[in-house]
Amino acid sequence: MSSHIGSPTRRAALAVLEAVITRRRPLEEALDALPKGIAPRDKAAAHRIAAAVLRRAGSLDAVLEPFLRREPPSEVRNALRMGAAELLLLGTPAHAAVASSVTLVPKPFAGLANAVLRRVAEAGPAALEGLDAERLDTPPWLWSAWHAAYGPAVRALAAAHRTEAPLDLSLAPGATPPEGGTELPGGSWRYPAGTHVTALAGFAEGGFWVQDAAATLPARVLAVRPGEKVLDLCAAPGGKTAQLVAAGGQVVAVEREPKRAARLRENLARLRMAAEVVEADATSWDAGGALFDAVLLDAPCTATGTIRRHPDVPYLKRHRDIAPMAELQRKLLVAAARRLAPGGRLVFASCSLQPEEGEAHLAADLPGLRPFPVRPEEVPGLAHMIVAGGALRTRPDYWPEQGGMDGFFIARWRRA
Ligand SMILES: C[S@@+](CC[C@H](N)C(=O)[O-])C[C@H]1O[C@@H](n2cnc3c(N)ncnc32)[C@H](O)[C@@H]1O
Repeated sequence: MSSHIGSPTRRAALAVLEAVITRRRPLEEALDALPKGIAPRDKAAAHRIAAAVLRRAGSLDAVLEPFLRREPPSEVRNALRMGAAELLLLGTPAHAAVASSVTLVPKPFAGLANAVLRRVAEAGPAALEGLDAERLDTPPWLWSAWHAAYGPAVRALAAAHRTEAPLDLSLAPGATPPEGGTELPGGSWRYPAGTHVTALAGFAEGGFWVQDAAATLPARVLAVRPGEKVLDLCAAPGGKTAQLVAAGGQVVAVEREPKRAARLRENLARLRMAAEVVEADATSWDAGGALFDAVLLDAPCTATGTIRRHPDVPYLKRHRDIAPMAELQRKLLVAAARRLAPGGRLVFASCSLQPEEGEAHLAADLPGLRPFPVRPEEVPGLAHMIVAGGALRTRPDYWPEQGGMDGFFIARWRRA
C-alpha cells in the first residue's frame, strides 16, 4: 500500500472498524454507510485496510500489547490496529502509517499512538514471527468448536482465513469465460482475489455470475434434468437459482426478504434467465398443493464457512446464535420435505462449518424420505469431501494450492 492514501481513506477505515468491531454491524453495511462523496478508490483502500485488521486483529493486538499499559478507548485501539496492519501487513512506508494513525486519534492520545507505532515500525514484520497467529486470530469459541469437529486440521482451517478468497465465476450455458481465469474441477472459473466482476468482459451481457466453487455443489448434486419442476428455497441472490435454470429446470424460487428478492430478480434479468420468484417465508409458504421433482434448500446459517470472503463474520456471530439457527434450518428442512413429489430429491446446504448446522441434520426425522448418498463419480476430483452418510463437507483449507473454497455442508434425500 503506498503513501498516497490520504486521511479520508483512513478515517473511513476507522469508521468501518468501529462499526464492525465495536457495534457489531456487518462490514457491507458499514461500507455502505460511508459518506457518499468518498471516491471509489478511497473506499476500496479503506476496505482493504479494514479487512486486514479484521482478519488479523488478534495478532496485531499481541504485537501492540507490550507497548500499552492500559486499555485505550476502542477508537484508539482500532487506529493502532490500523497503523500496525499498515506497517506489518500492507507495506505502507513507516512515516505515512505512523503519522496518519496519529491524526486519527483524539488529541490526548496522539503522543501514545505516535510512541507505540514508532516501536511497531522499528520491530517491523518480524514482530509477527513466532506468534500463534491461527489461534490469536480466531475467537476462542470458534477454535474450540472447530477443534472438536475437525481435530488438528483446525490450524490449517484458521490459517485459510488469513487471505482473501479468489473470485469464482459460474458460466451461463454456451458463454466464454473472461480472460485471465483458470478452470477448476466442476467447471467454475477462478480469478485472482480483488478482481472486480463488473469490470470483466461479458458481465452486462449475462455471461456469468459470481459463485464460489463449493457453492456450486448443492445444485450439482441435485442434478436437475430439463423440464423438471424445481423448488429453490431461500434463493437470493440467486447463484443456485441460475444453476437450476441453466440445467433446464422450471424453477420456483422462494425468498423471504423483499430487498433480496428484488436482487434475485435483477440477477436473473441480467442473466436472461426465467424463474418464478415468490416473496414468502419458506416455513409457512402455501404452495397450493404443488409438488416438485427436486427441492434445494440453501438455508440461512451463521456463515462461518465464508470468513475468507466475509472477515466480519467472527465479530458478528456468537456461540449462542448457532442453536436457534439450527432450529430454523430443521423447520425449513421439514417444510422442504413436504414439497417433494414421489421419487423427488431434496438437497440441504449450509455455508457453515458448525456441525450443528450441518452433520447434525442427517439425523433429522423426515417422514417418507431416505438418505440419498452422494456417489464419488458425481463429484470428480472432490470425492474425498464425501463424509459419513454420503454428505459433502467442504472447508476453506481444501484445495490450498488453488486458493481454497468456502466451507459448506451438503446432504441429499429422496422420497420413496
Ligand atoms: C444462504 S442465503 C441463500 C443464497 C442463495 N441460495 C444463492 O445461492 O445465491 C439464504 C437466504 O435465505 C433467505 N431466508 C432466510 N430465512 C428464510 C425463510 N424463512 N424463508 C425464505 N427465505 C429465507 C435469506 O434472506 C437469504 O437470502
